[in-house]
Amino acid sequence: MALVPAAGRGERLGFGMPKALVPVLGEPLLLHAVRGLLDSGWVNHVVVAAPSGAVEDVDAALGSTGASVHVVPGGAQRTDSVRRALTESGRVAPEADVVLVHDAARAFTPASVIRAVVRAVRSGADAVVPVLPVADTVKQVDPEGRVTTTVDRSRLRTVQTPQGFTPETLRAAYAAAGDAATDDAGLVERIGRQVDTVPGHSHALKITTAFDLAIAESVLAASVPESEHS
Ligand SMILES: Nc1ccn([C@@H]2O[C@H](COP(=O)(O)OP(=O)(O)OP(=O)(O)O)[C@@H](O)[C@H]2O)c(=O)n1
Ligand SMILES: C[C@](O)(CO)[C@H](O)COP(=O)(O)O
Repeated sequence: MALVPAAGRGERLGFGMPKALVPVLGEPLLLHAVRGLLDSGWVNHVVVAAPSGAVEDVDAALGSTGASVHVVPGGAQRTDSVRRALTESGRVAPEADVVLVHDAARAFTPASVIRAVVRAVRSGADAVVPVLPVADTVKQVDPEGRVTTTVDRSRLRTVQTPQGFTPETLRAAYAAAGDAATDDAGLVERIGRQVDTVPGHSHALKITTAFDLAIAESVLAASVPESEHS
């Protein structure tokens, strides 16, 4: 079972429409994301959180998947959208043993990453996130932008999606959630549960700006094998 928060406005992408519906190589970004989950072979049900004013458009955009895909209205923050999808998932697939939460904006995540996350949860983890090492030097700055320190990057990781959870873990995290978090695993950390990692992939980049979209389109057009870009 996968939850796909897709209710963002896409302001930084700047297409004047919900990012989920922006066409990439002729198909909405969200359709690429949902098809990627289904084609991994390890996801049978998907609940999408759509922009509240675009539920019908999103439903229509996903019609061609012909699978168990449900659309609910999202909320103001990503956390609100995931919460609504999580509630719906209990109705759609109460028997699910793993819940993935996957950004529509990470539409080109390789199947190998999706499978690795599911496999790790099925092997006993409560929560799993795909991660990449940090390539740049990282500095902390004060409010005026002056460098205060250079951070040791050797133990830092950037975090992608899908993030995988046992249903009980994700429900407990959301039941306890106060302030919104920037990712779902952050809510699991707050309830004191362990979050494990698997290797992420450069193709799982979050399409945030027009530059990211251009990169995704060129990678897709070139169809570079995923093993060459990890
Ligand atoms: N209220 C929100 C905000 C975000 N998202 C989803 O969370 C993911 C990560 O968000 P991001 O990529 O930053 O998308 P936007 O919020 O659309 O970006 P922006 O800030 O540029 O508007 C996206 O799939 C987005 O659709 C969501 O479901 N509900
Ligand atoms: C969930 C996420 O994609 C993990 O990197 C990220 O935290 C989403 O951040 P956003 O600021 O809500 O786009």
